[in-house]
Amino acid sequence: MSVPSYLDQNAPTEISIPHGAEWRFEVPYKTIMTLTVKDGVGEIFGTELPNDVALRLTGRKGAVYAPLSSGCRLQFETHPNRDNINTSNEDELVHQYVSTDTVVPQLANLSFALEVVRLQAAADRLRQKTGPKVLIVGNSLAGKTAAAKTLVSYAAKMERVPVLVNLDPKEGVFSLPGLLTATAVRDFLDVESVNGWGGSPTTGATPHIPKQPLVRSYGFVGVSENVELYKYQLEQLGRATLARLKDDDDARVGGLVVDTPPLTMKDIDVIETIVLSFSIDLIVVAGNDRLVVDLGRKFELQISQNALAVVKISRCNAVTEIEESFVRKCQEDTIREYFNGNFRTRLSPLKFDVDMKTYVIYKVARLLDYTSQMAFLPSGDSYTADVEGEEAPQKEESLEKYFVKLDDPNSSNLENSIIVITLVPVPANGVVLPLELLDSSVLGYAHVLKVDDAKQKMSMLFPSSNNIPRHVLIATDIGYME
Ligand SMILES: Nc1ncnc2c1ncn2[C@@H]1O[C@H](COP(=O)(O)OP(=O)(O)OP(=O)(O)O)[C@@H](O)[C@H]1O
Repeated sequence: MSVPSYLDQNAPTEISIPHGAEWRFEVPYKTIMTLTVKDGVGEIFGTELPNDVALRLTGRKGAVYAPLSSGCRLQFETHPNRDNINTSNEDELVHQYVSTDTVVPQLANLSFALEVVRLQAAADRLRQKTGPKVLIVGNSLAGKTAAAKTLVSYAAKMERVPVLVNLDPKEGVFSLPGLLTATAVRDFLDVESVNGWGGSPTTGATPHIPKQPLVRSYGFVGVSENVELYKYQLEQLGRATLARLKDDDDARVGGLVVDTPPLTMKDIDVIETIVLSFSIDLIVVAGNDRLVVDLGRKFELQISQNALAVVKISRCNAVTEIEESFVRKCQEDTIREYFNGNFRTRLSPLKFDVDMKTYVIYKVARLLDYTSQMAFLPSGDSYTADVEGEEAPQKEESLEKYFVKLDDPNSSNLENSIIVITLVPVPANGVVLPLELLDSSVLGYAHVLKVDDAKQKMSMLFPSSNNIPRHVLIATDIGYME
């Protein structure tokens, strides 16, 4: 591994990456790096970079890998990012070095093995055999998302259409943070976009095929905030995704790649829910030997029936720590990109003023909220039985476990938040059926800019020219300030 170097700003620098090595970079938000491949082939997480085209990256950690014997020669230069000049806790220097310690060859081998399964699926249309359904798990910063990007990109390069499932709510993948998504990926990823996946369909005309995800709203960035709502929504997404594989032959053959938040054995109920909901047949563990063994024991029966396999890839050692402020900035930029577009395509979302009195507004419930509410219910109530673990009520009947109704919607509980516009019309009697709300599809997401408490009016940005209909709204815990 070469010694990290800090660069002079602005001076164009050439880098030669030997075959099988990667050039790692960390670009702060205060800096824009332009990167041009001059010779050979370079890939960022499986996406091949065009030669002689300057790519613009900011606020990114990543690596260019050289897959061919010709290696890769690239040039980069840096400039101040005037939009982010005041980002705190950062210097403006790019940190970069070449390393031969890379997991890409393991992922390339795995991709070939997955392609064999896809070939079998393609040949077996009659029995509707699906391509591989891969779940990636592991500790924090183990390289799970990088592995998901690489597997998806390699599959797309082989002209497959894998469905990328993002179950990590702190990332907004083709969408906003707080949402769980499943997206058929038909072409290369947009490495210049905020998080290296690509914009959402709202991001307007792009050189990439627009990606239209299936979406379930969770509403928090952390799984522990309401693990019951998280599991409910991922089950729903699993159902919709498997139905999509039935309807779309390309996606059926392409199979699934499921990216997750950091999960270990203490989250086994979540892992189990994912395995069941998405009919997972391969679990890839990023760098955690113990987890490989424990999952092997847990799923012993499925493994003995050849319904499931567990394999390990090395942990990515490139990044060991990411500051909370860096993660938050990435989330904010993802939200900004959703509503306003990016440096290539500017969007002009419309501003709507709505009368809050005519809407019914719920808010996603913290599980803590739920349990504390339950303590005040009279004994004998079915909710109390649930808490005590006796006869559990029907999940879908206990809406309070997932959402709480805002009896007094106001600036303190709504301003600067992202709000879900459901497909459930406001009922005449004001009574919302729990199942209807829980299972409702989503019309869109709006950003609450301002709440006028005196006038009971709310100003919202909505990336569509259609008026915001009088539907039930769900306020998320995702905050954002323009
Ligand atoms: N080979 C690499 N070289 C440089 N940076 C990398 C490399 N692989 C991943 N990274 C960066 O390291 C960070 C963590 O990687 P990644 O997001 O893949 O891990 P993760 O396990 O999904 O993390 P999380 O704990 O957030 O789920 C990201 O910023 C990613 O871009």
